[in-house]
Parts: sequence; C-alpha cells; structure tokens
Amino acid sequence: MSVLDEIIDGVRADLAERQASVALDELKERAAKAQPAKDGVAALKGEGVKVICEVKRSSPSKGALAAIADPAGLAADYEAGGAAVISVLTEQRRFGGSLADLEAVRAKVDIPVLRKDFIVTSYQLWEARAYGADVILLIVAALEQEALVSLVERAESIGLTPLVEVHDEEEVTRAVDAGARVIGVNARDLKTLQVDRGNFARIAPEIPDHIVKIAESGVRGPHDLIAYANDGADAVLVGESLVTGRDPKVAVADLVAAGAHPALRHGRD
Ligand SMILES: O=P(O)(O)OC[C@@H](O)[C@@H](O)c1c[nH]c2ccccc12
Repeated sequence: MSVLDEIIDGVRADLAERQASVALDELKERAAKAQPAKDGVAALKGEGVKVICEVKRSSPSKGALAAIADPAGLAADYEAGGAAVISVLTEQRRFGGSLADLEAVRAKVDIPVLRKDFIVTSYQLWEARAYGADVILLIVAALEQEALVSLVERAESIGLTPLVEVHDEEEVTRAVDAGARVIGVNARDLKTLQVDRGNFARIAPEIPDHIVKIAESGVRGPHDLIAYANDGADAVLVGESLVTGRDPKVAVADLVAAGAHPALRHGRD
C-alpha cells in the first residue's frame, strides 16, 4: 500500500465518524450562513508571483514540524507578509490539522483560505464551505476520473475554487479534462514522499496557458521561488520552510519581494 493509500484509509475512517455525527443538511445550513466564498482564481492572478502559505504542524515525511499553538496568529503573520492565499491542512492523523484550525484562520484573515485535505466525497466540500474555505484541494492521484469530474463541478457550484493537484503528465490531462482552472504541480510524489524540484519544469509546459499554475512543495526560500517562476509558475505553495523558520512574516515578505522582481520571466509571456 502506498503512503497515499494509507492516508486516504485514515481520512475515510475519520470522515465516517463525522458523517455519523453531523448530518449533511446541518453542514449545508452552516455553509449558507458563512460569508460568501472569495474568488480564489483572482487572488492567484496578476502581477508578480503569488505566495500561498501553509499552516502545517507535521507531515508524513518529516513528522512533527512545529507545534503552532495559534494557527490564526500564524495566518495573520502570513497575510501581513503579503500572502495571496492561506492553506490550512485539516487532515488530522498525519498532518495534525483540523476543521477548527480552518475556522480559526478564516475568522482572522481577509484573503482566500484553502482547505488542504484528501477530499473524496462532496460531504467534505460542504464541510470546507461551512468552516469558511474558499478554495479546496483535489488530488488527481487520489480520485477516479469520474469522482474528480464530479467534485470539480460540485465545488464550483457551491462557490469553491478547486486547486487540482497533479504529479505527472497523465494527471495534467485528467485535470484539464475535469475542467480545472487552477492546477498545482506537486514536487513531492505522495506515493513515495520523494521530492523532485525538477518536476514542475517538466510538467508545466503541458498545462494550457489559461490555467493558473502553482508549484507546490520544496520551496526553501526566494531562490526556489525564482526558479519555479522562471519555469512558468504563477504561484508557489510553501509550508515547511515557513513553519520551521524564525520569522514567518519576514520569510513571506522575502518570497513576495523576490516574486515581484521585474527581471522574472513571469507575466511577460
Ligand atoms: O512543506 P512544503 O514542502 O513547503 O510543501 C507544502 C505543500 O506543497 C505540501 O504540504 C502539499 C502539497 N500537496 C499536498 C497534499 C496533501 C498534503 C500536503 C501537501
């Protein structure tokens, strides 16, 4: 069994418990009272390389990264540093996240919030909206094509922007066929946890121009952001280096400043 399969088994078990205790109608009512979803695509377009900053306590590859007692405070620092979107991991077993983290972050920041989890059913989309998410992650490798297509459609219909994650060319085709408007190329293979920063450069040319391109994982600092931007990234998604670094606000500001540099290829194509 791959790491991804193991994670998804756990996600399904936790999901079954939540589904047994919270009815879908209850979530829908809560979603109806949430503030309307913000436009995730708009936040990721425009001048400069956008930075998506992640609230991440632990990971399957590294174990514990940071305690993060105050996820909303961290998100506020990210926002003050110039983040375009905040990513909140809500998977509990391997990443130490929760819907409570999502809710706390949502209440604190004004920029779009991404629910980062392993979404396999529309119930999780309603949860995302009910707890204030604007963007959700859909991992192509975790979904049959039919499920991917219907989750993209359902997400859009309830106002959520799907960020569709791929790892190879075949998955790009599946993401495009499913109607993705935002595609993230993960440098980490979720089946083996190996990071290959060259993955984005290989795969990005396969992504049609009108789709927002995000380089995910492995960004250690401005140097990696610049490399990804030169390979065509509109945005980068950064977790580990921000939660383990000294000053998240300064670290984000440094990334944003690097991404705004006029010498970058970004935006000139
Ligand atoms: O911590 P990093 O290497 O900066 O990576 C962040 C993000 O890309 C990573 O957390 C991630 C990308 N895709 C995922 C899917 C599920 C869980 C986590 C992820």
